[in-house]
Amino acid sequence: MGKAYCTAIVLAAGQGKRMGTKVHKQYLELAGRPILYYSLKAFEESAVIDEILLITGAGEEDYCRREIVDKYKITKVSRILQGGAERYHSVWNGVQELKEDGYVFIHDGARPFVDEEIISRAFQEVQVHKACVVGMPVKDTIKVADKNEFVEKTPNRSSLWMVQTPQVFENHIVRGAYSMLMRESYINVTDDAMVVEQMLKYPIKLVYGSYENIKITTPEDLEIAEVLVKRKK
Ligand SMILES: Nc1ccn([C@@H]2O[C@H](COP(=O)(O)OP(=O)(O)OP(=O)(O)O)[C@@H](O)[C@H]2O)c(=O)n1
Ligand SMILES: C[C@](O)(CO)[C@H](O)COP(=O)(O)O
Repeated sequence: MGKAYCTAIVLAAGQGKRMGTKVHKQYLELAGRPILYYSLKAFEESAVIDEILLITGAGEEDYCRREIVDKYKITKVSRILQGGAERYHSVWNGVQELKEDGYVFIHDGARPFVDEEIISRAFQEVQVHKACVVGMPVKDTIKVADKNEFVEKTPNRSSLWMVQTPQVFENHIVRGAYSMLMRESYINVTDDAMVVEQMLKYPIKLVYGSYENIKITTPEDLEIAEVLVKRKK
């Protein structure tokens, strides 16, 4: 039997408020190319990924098509779709376009350092577990704050992971979970796995990503990315 069909949903419809730049952060240059280019390129070159759905902000479609997809020949991009107000709205807009069968890799376009090793590891795991997320064990001690910013509790660090993307699922699992969310949407959604966890009570397998698979969120992250991108040349 041939390889299962794999779609990457690449999210680039955010406003980058925490970056504080006029240009939305996913379009800021990193070593001469837009940050968004790097994850698109990784999925374009991946032996695992068959199709890319690119989710962008209103009015950004033409720029993405001209200045990134066509310019850098990202041929797997089948459609450029408009995102929504929150990240989960953008994911929903992509999830609705998935084929009936196969797997979906939901990825933040603000994470330029996804690579074939991470993609392949996630693909191996999702074929067994049907739902997995990439991440890494935390390095700092994490504390839960109460409403007055006093320490409420200190979870055991040995069981804590900092979750990244891609977040990878069988299409029908994530579509079903998001359909429920969009009907109820009473949870504070910050990643896709929690939608599957909370809507379907479905177990999510943790998969090793990389400490380099950072999300570019604030200006310091861009400085770190400038160092990391030199390593990859
Ligand atoms: N409505 C949204 C919000 C976010 N994203 C995307 O989801 C990824 C992770 O989101 P985040 O890092 O929070 O990006 P922003 O929402 O742009 O950042 P901020 O919260 O600082 O505005 C990014 O690639 C972002 O473009 C999206 O597609 N649609
Ligand atoms: C999905 C995510 O990248 C996992 O760490 C993160 O939750 C996205 O958060 P953001 O505030 O939308 O960047």
